[in-house]
Amino acid sequence: MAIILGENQYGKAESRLVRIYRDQPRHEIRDLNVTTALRGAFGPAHVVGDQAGVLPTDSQKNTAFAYAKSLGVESIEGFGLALARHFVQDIEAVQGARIEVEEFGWERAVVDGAPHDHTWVRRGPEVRTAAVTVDATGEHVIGGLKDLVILKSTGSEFAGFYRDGYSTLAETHDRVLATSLTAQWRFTGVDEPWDAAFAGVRAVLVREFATVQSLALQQTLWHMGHAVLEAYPTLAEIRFSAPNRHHNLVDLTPFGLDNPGEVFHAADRPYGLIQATVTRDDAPPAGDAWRASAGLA
Ligand SMILES: O=c1[nH]c(=O)c2[nH]c(=O)[nH]c2[nH]1
Repeated sequence: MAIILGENQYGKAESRLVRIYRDQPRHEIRDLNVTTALRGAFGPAHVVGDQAGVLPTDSQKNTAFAYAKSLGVESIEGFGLALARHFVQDIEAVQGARIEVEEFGWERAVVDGAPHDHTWVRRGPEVRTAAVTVDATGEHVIGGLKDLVILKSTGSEFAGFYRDGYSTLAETHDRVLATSLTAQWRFTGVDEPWDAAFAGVRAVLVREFATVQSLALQQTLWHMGHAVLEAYPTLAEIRFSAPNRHHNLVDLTPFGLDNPGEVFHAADRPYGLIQATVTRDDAPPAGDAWRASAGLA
């Protein structure tokens, strides 16, 4: 019997990086949260404390800031690819790099009816995401978003479900449907119009949520994923995690009032959590595309 080192990776988590473009009177801003994780020949660092091959997490963080200056941040997917390729190609011990980037949106402030040149207001809780992996399995790019909070006030049903002795839920053919959506889509290529793809996929997701007569959140997610893959041939698959933000109709009969779908209690917990992947049956292998850096699950 021997005790051996298992899977490991290390990097700098959550470098908050803001890149301002100020070479025009109208400035531009990209506001990021960058996480790097390196994998490779790091056994000696763990087992005997030998740092010879270890690129410090501090240097990884510095690289992200330097690249933001010299390369700029055109898209978070492209930025992640540039960093991942650099670590794998230029640092000897590194065999794989995983770069995860979140982008916080800013909207131009409207001042006296006109968009302002250098003032912005944060745009909701929604975050754009990218996860890039470069290693022996290839180069993989996953785009995405999280915390897209979306609600429809009708066009949603939930009925005909299995009942057992513990079932109390009433069937409904008209309810509020709301979620805080996380979606991640895997590109087959590494040379995509990243920003246009993000805007396009997001628009399809919102359109399908709005227009599909929902029989369940599960069915809505299927339609959203199906429509995205139909519209974007360069996507292999899309994964969803969607908390069902229940809006429970309040019983107003004790007050002599009817309530035809007008007053709800927005419960924050517990929530149904619906998760699904929609994929092409001939999708190229994902390799390490989904191997995350937060936790080693
Ligand atoms: O869209 C839904 N899917 C479910 O699986 C479910 N379960 C539940 O209680 N409400 C809902 N709503």
